[in-house]
Formats: sequence, structure tokens, C-alpha cells
Amino acid sequence: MKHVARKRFGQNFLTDKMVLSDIIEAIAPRPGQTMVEVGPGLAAMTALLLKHLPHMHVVELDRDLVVRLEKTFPREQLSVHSGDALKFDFAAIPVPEGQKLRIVGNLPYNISTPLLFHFAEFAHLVEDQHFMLQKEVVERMVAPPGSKVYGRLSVMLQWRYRMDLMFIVPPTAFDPPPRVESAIVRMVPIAAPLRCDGPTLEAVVLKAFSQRRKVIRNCLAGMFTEAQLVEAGIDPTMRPETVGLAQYVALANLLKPAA
Ligand SMILES: C[S@@+](CC[C@H](N)C(=O)[O-])C[C@H]1O[C@@H](n2cnc3c(N)ncnc32)[C@H](O)[C@@H]1O
Repeated sequence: MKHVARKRFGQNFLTDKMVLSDIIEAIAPRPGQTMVEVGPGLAAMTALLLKHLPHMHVVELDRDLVVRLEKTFPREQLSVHSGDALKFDFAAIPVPEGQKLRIVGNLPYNISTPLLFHFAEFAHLVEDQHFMLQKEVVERMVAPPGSKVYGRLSVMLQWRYRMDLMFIVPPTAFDPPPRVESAIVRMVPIAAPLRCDGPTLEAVVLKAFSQRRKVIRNCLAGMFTEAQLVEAGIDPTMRPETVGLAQYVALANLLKPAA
């Protein structure tokens, strides 16, 4: 029976064979690797990945799709985890000694930011992540300081990952087509991120970017004195989008030194 795409689950299914083959090439799956796909949908990517992998895991929220996946693929080939990826414990996936998990997915765009923050909790267990996301989101993720789109997402993710926008995918590659352009991003966790307390960094960055057009001294008034900004290597008249990751980390360490 034909599956009708559900908007509330962010369902835009990839149908373009060239794009699918480019994605698989970018992921470069190898037998023996432990891979989990988030939101497999109608298995367009899953089926191709399984040509390279004897087994993989998927996490899918839509129960109709879960049933379809279980009917299509034998259990020895596909472990289907029925549920919400935002609540999924990626640490529960068994990985052979000395190996790390690879995460892939054409993600539901309506929950992409919370999903990215959820994945970040497992960064130490992960080898890499390849995701299809809204192009604007990927541009924010990889933006350097000084860019108009550099913000909370850039700082928090660049603290944990090395990231590359691999290529752009047009709406015509999907059924139904989304209203926006998409992009593939590669995220490789940084082995030794700059030491600091994550929630404190998050709090500093959130406050800094809550009023982008003000100078950093005013954005962070009440949290840091001007002397502390200078101590962290920041000119108090800078705007939040020109302050680099190392400076935000230095500020977080002033509030709460890394354990
Ligand atoms: C953009 S579609 C991609 C489908 C398929 N991978 C493809 O490329 O054609 C997003 C998929 O994520 C699933 N999904 C949505 N929210 C989810 C969640 N919270 N946890 C797990 N899967 C979710 C949807 O049901 C859908 O299958």
C-alpha cells in the first residue's frame, strides 16, 4: 500500500537516484562498521547502505513505517528501533570493542536543532555523522565568526565537531518536495574539545546571542564585567557574532572552571 507522507513527522522522501548515490558515496559505509540511521522512512538510504553493510540499526517514529521496515528486511539485517530519536539512548547500541558508532539520516527538519543537541550528548561514542538538513541550518552550523549566520548553533556544535557542508540538494530530489533547499553535512566529533562546562557555555552563548545587534558588553551585562571580557580576550565593543569559540569557552571557564 502506498504510504502517504505525514507532514507532522517531517516526511520528505528522497527519490533522486543520483543524490542517493552521492550520499552513500559521502558516507562510504564499510562492512563491520556499526551504523544507525535516524528516520529511515521508506528505506531509500537504508536499502543502499545495506548493500555495503551486513547489518544496521534504524530509529523510526512513524509506526506504519516501522511495520513496513520490519516486513521488508529480516531481523538479522536490520534492527528496527520504534520510537522517538530525541529520546533514544544511542549509547545502548552495542558497538564492538575499539569501534565507534556512525550515525546517518535525512532528518525531519522540524526537530533538527533539538536532534543535533541530543546527538551531541553521545559525541564521545561517535565516529562520525552524516545528515541531510535544511541548507540554512547547515550554513549556520559551519559559519565562522564574522558571518551573519554565526550564532548559538555554530558555537555549540563547533565546540564538539569538525563540520563540512558536503553538497546542496534541491527540493526536486524529494517526494513531496520540501519548500527549502537541503544540504548534506559531515560532522566528526573532536577528540579533545576545549575544556569547559557544557551547560555554562550554553548559558553564556544563549545570552550573548539574544540581542545580536548590541555590543557584547551590553549583551552579557550582569553576567560578566568589562574587565572579565578583556580577561577572556574580548574587546567589549565587539558584536556577539564576531567573538570566536575560544573566547566563549574562556568566558564559560570564568563563570565555572572546567572540572
Ligand atoms: C525527511 S524524512 C526522511 C525519510 C528517508 N530517510 C528518506 O530519505 O527518504 C524523515 C524521517 O524521520 C522520521 N521521523 C520524524 N520524526 C522522528 C523522530 N522524532 N524520531 C525518529 N524518526 C522520526 C519520519 O517518519 C521520516 O521517516
